[in-house]
Amino acid sequence: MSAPSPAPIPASPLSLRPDGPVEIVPGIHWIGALDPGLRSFDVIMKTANGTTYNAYAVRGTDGVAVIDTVDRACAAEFLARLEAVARYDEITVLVLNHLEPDHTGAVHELLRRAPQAHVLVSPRGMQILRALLGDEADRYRISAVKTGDSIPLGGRSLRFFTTPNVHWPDTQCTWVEEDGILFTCDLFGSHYCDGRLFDDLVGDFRFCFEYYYDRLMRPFRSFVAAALDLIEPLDIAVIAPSHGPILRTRPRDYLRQYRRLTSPRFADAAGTDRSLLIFYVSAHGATGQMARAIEAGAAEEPGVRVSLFDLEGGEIAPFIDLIEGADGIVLGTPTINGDAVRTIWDLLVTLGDVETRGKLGAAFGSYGWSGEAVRLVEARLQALKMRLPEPGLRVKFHPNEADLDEARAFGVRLAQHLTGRAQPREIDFADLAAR
Ligand SMILES: Cc1cc2nc3c(=O)[nH]c(=O)nc-3n(C[C@H](O)[C@H](O)[C@H](O)COP(=O)(O)O)c2cc1C
Repeated sequence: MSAPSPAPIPASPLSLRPDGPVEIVPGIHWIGALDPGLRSFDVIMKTANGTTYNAYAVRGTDGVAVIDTVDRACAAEFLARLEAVARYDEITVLVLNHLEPDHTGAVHELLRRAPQAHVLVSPRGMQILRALLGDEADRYRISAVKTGDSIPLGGRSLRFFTTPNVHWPDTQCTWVEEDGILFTCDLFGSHYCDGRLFDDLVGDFRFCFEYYYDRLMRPFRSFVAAALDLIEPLDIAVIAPSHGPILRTRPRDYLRQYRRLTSPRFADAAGTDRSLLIFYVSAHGATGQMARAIEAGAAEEPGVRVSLFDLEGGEIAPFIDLIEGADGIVLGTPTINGDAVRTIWDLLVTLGDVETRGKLGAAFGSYGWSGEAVRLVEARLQALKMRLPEPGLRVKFHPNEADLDEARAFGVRLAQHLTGRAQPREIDFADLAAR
């Protein structure tokens, strides 16, 4: 990597761009970078007004801690801001809350200039950091920190909270108790670029905050909820994320907003009924007949609320909230040209946007001769780490009375797997593949 030299921060079309570091409280500065031109992030998100890469410098009487860096393209901007608040030989600690490239693009260069810095990452971050630094890793002092660990800076200390899988395995938060500032990395982030930085000064970024949660955090809902459990007891004055506005106005509101977002929108309020969703597509009605028989069977089980949807009559996006709150998802598709139909694949792809791990899954469908679709759907459900307690149900062409009885019994058993009245059994996928 060629060494970016610290250069004056280039002139920007954004009149609101800060020239240097921005003080959050005396001794703690934002030293990140602005990227107003970014329009697509991580392939999975669009951004209408760019993003910021937020990095921070925390000064104590015994040294300076740098928290995260920036994207490699912005390394010079970051180093220039850092140099305005600290000398390299004052840096005693480099905390990397998350090792994705947009936060570690200046790590090599910073460590070359401040080789004495003690690099602190989460236990899961160690492996990623070693991969990032390669042979250079042995030159530096690197340690893993976990919840409860803290490191003094003199007059201030850094405390760590391991908050894995929000959205990478390595994620953690860093807490400066003396100032009530929580550095949350991607948690509470937004892709919103406004050089005024603070939530009370920037434009209206509420859409970006929720959109960011939706695209990045939602597939890890239960991990986000576990992270909230850890940080909610803190007396937080400022939430300092790694993208977008720094949140200093009623920070508890943002915690509450995340709580709301992590709570399934259509979860059963009373918590009594288990929700089973059946989605199907049917060209000639055979898979539809099976779907209705499965629905009727499942509806016999008390305590299970069964809903049936013909996907030909609906778009997929509106179902996503329902799916997030459901306990079981059953998919029906005929085999067409050796495959499941596209609409079902679209739904299967969309399932990756929410947390499906551990939900009940099952597949069924009519076929004519080869019948691959059910097995393909099951493989995808399994890859989503769903629980498949029943082998999929297939019927050749239109179901007869016996087939419909079997479909009905299939529905009963699926519902009983939700209420706990059926014995769980493991599917032999090798056997399924041979079908
Ligand atoms: C265009 C087309 C392609 C098909 N390709 C296959 C196939 O590759 N393998 C198979 O087992 N059946 C195939 N079938 C047969 C259907 O799976 C069968 O007719 C089934 O009963 C349709 O179910 P449905 O009424 O729910 O649409 C095909 C049917 C059509 C119309």
